[in-house]
Amino acid sequence: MPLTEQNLLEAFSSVKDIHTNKDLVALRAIQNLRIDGGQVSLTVQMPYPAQSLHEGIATQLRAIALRLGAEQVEIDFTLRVQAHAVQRGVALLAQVRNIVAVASGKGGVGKSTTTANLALALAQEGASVGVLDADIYGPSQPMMLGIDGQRPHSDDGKTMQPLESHGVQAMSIGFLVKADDAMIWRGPMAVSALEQMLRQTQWRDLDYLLIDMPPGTGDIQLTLSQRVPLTGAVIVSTPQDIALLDARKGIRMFEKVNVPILGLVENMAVHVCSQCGHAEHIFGVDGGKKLAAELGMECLGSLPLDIRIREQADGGQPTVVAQPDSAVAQSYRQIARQIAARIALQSKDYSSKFPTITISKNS
Ligand SMILES: Nc1ncnc2c1ncn2[C@@H]1O[C@H](COP(=O)(O)OP(=O)(O)OP(=O)(O)O)[C@@H](O)[C@H]1O
Repeated sequence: MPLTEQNLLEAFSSVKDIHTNKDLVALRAIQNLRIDGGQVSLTVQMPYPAQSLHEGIATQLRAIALRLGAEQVEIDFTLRVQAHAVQRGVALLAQVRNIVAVASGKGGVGKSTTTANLALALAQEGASVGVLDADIYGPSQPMMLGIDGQRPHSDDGKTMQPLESHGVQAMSIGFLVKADDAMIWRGPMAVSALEQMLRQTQWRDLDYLLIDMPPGTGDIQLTLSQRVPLTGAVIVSTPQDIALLDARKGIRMFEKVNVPILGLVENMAVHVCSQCGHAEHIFGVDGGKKLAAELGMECLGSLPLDIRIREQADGGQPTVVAQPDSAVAQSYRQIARQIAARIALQSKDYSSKFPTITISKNS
């Protein structure tokens, strides 16, 4: 078979992306394909951040090109994350392409720890990422990201600059009000404060903004999920029966306001003894997977109950940063890629391509 663009593309279509389950040609990932004598060069434009997969993809593409007669193959990678559709009638934020709510039906299941690690994992995979800590009952992102006690800076008295930590932009209700004050806010007040915090932060060109939602499924959570332009939601749950029951409520809440659920993260699924390495299912086996299957959604992955996850998050260096090569960090990155890939498969946002139509009462 001669070395032509068409033959190369045909052969490249055998390379599947493991997270979207589509081949690279169908994903329109192969760009700038050039043949110059025996030299082949191309760019792989990924629709979601997946730096840890680049080497594997390049190896497969290179082998194909060499088999077709190329002598030298040059491959580079780029990332293009697009904005995706949100609830009808909710305006997008100019500087943020996709907002993802990380929610739990119940407190204490590890939602904040998961949010921090997933945000850092997305950044490690190459995305531009922000975290908005909307957990008025216990804002813990400043501590987990190691920026406790700092305050955001404002240039104009109206908007705020996000703080930055480990390459991730962050804003927290904990930076702005005393812990006890936010806790007793009534619903409308909390929603209004959180919405202002979201819209008045000068996010800098984000592919993804993760929102650490207040735990539960009350009025505040429901109104936030209606008013914040969400590409999707991720539910965190422990495999405990009661937590799963609450997760179900969370899922229903997002369904009610037409926010797609991207999947379920099962936290504290297995206890691994730090002394002997013995794994024990203290809350029952595969609860998250069973619930996900029952509700027809994806279980994005499971994380063990591991004392290092707690200690590292408490110390301002979540596991993904503290031990990037550990199995736990790899699980977080795998889940992060899975979330981003699911977003990439959702319908795009076209609202920015249309003019805004204003109807005046006087005409
Ligand atoms: N996989 C894990 N292994 C060990 N400890 C964990 C794990 N996930 C979370 N934790 C710990 O459990 C506690 C609760 O976690 P976290 O604050 O993330 O939960 P949350 O659901 O956000 O809680 P809240 O609803 O109060 O905001 C923290 O001390 C955290 O360090």
